[in-house]
Amino acid sequence: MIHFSKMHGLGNDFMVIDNVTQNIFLNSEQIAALADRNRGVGFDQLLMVEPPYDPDVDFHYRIFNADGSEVQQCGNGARCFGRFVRHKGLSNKNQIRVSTKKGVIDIQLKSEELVEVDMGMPEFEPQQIPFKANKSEVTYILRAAEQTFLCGVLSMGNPHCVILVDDIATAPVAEVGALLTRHERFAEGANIGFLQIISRDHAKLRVFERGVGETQACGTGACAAAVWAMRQDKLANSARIELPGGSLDITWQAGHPVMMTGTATHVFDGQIVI
Ligand SMILES: N[C@H](CCC[C@H](N)C(=O)O)C(=O)O
Repeated sequence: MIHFSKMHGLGNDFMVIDNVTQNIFLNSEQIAALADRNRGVGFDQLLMVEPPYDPDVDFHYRIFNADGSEVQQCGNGARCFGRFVRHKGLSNKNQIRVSTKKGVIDIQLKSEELVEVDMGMPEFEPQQIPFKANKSEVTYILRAAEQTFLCGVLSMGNPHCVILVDDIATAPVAEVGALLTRHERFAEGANIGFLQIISRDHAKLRVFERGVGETQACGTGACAAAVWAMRQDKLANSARIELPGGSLDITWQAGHPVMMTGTATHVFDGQIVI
């Protein structure tokens, strides 16, 4: 029997498992079966909450995409994680430090509604993303299927490729997202963001997520898109990123971590035998 919570961050939805008081092991096929929206629980990502490996952090958390692949970071998941450990009484803190596959993040429960996450420093070095390039650039040229794309490429712990579009409503998210998410220059794949600048402090974004497809929101995608736009002075260093499922406030300046603030929603608790 697996006890879990169903949660979402702006419609990016999660199955969250407390593996502090439970001892659940799931392989990638079982995760993909649970992710199935017709035959399973249905989710974009599975979040496994575990005891800390390091005495300086409160918890470790593992993130799995709907296809069963384990990934390094999830921004909407981090906010839901913070809400979950309070909801379950696993922590009574308002400031929670958690390690993931790639780094440590700090989560601040700001109010009943809002959660702020220090998402760490963006990574621009191609080898660290990873991305095949001779040197680090603000903008790269990607060629695929006889098309040419100008894009920003960076990591928030997970790889992101961001493309500017004139109209988010008609952006070719499914077609170009599927084309680029497995581009041969991304050794570990990439999340593909489509960004429309509205004003100096407001942009719209849609994200084709690695291992999932288009989601209603992507926290690391919002961070990556905002950082790329701020590097080019297309956005001020504090901006609202509006995704189909809702908005996130992102603050960043060079040499500093990315701060992301938004909601995290508990939907229901459940149990399932697998
Ligand atoms: N699909 C992402 C992981 C989830 C990221 C997203 N849900 C977020 O809120 O950051 C990847 O493969 O790197």
